Amino acid sequence: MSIVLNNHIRIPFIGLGTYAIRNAEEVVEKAMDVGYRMIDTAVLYGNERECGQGIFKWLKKDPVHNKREDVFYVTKLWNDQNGYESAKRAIKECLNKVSDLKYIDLLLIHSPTEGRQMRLETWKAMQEAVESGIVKSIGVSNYGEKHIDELLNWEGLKVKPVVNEIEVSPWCMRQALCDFTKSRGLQVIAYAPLSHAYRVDDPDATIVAKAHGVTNAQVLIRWSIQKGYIPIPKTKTLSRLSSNLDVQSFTLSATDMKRLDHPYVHDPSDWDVVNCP
Ligand SMILES: NC(=O)C1=CN([C@@H]2O[C@H](COP(=O)(O)OP(=O)(O)OC[C@H]3O[C@@H](n4cnc5c(N)ncnc54)[C@H](OP(=O)(O)O)[C@@H]3O)[C@@H](O)[C@H]2O)C=CC1
Ligand SMILES: O=C1Nc2ccccc2C1=O
Repeated sequence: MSIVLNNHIRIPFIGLGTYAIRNAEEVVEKAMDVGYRMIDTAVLYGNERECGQGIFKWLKKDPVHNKREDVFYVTKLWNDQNGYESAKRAIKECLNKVSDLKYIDLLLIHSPTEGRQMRLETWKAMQEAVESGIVKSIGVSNYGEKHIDELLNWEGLKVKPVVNEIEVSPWCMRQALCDFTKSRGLQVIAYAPLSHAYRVDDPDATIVAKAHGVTNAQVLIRWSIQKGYIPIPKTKTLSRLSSNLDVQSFTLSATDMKRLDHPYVHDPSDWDVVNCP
């Protein structure tokens, strides 16, 4: 199952997060084997090359059925790569690390922390990468409302952002920002959908999970999908890969969803920079 982005490119309904996965080549290859089609990495994670290798090994082992066009490879430029010249250089490096993949499906600016001028210069380099064909689509991450409108209202805008990757879970719902993101035509990618595991054993999630005969993690991932987001749960545990992906055989009721919602809690699992200047 996939979702169509505003540039008509299809994006899988779920992806694998890869932060802090050291043996990413092995985990990513296995993830592709069990059915993941989107891999989320970043310059920050230091494992882009390994993620690319994992995907490439999967492509090579069955070239008839395993097709490059069915894979969605996502990476992100880190904060110190902002600025026109730095970003241009960084994009080339990103592609060189995964040269077997030929192109990057989605490139994100990791955060808005570097200020207006750096954000827009970075965007200029990113949209040139789309025009040259080495990147298929571009988006933002950790952007708040004002950063999104700054970009959409910029006179230099030629290629629109297709996603905003932000932390969203039942304990960090960001309803206003998610609604705003969608109203501006961007898809929400929900990072840390398992609250970085801090809340995975939550008692309400346990009640819902037991009622459906699934795991707590499956409930949290399903919650994200039913909200209309694309979750990117991370696991380095091979045995968890399949179950985290297997979230299409049950549906959470409106009562379940309400039980899980925590609209008055704001407990991000890591950095929270959506309101930076
Ligand atoms: N753009 C950005 O600024 C950010 C992007 N991200 C992206 O989002 C991804 C996901 O976020 P992340 O912070 O990793 O947190 P997640 O919410 O995905 O939680 C990951 C944690 O949950 C554990 N876990 C996974 N599956 C299960 C399961 N079935 N049962 C119990 N525990 C489980 C993992 O353990 P184990 O691995 O040991 O199985 C790990 O400790 C990142 O990997 C990254 O790709 C994340 C943060 C910021
Ligand atoms: O996955 C991530 N974990 C992080 C922690 C701090 C800053 C960025 C990130 C990520 O992108």
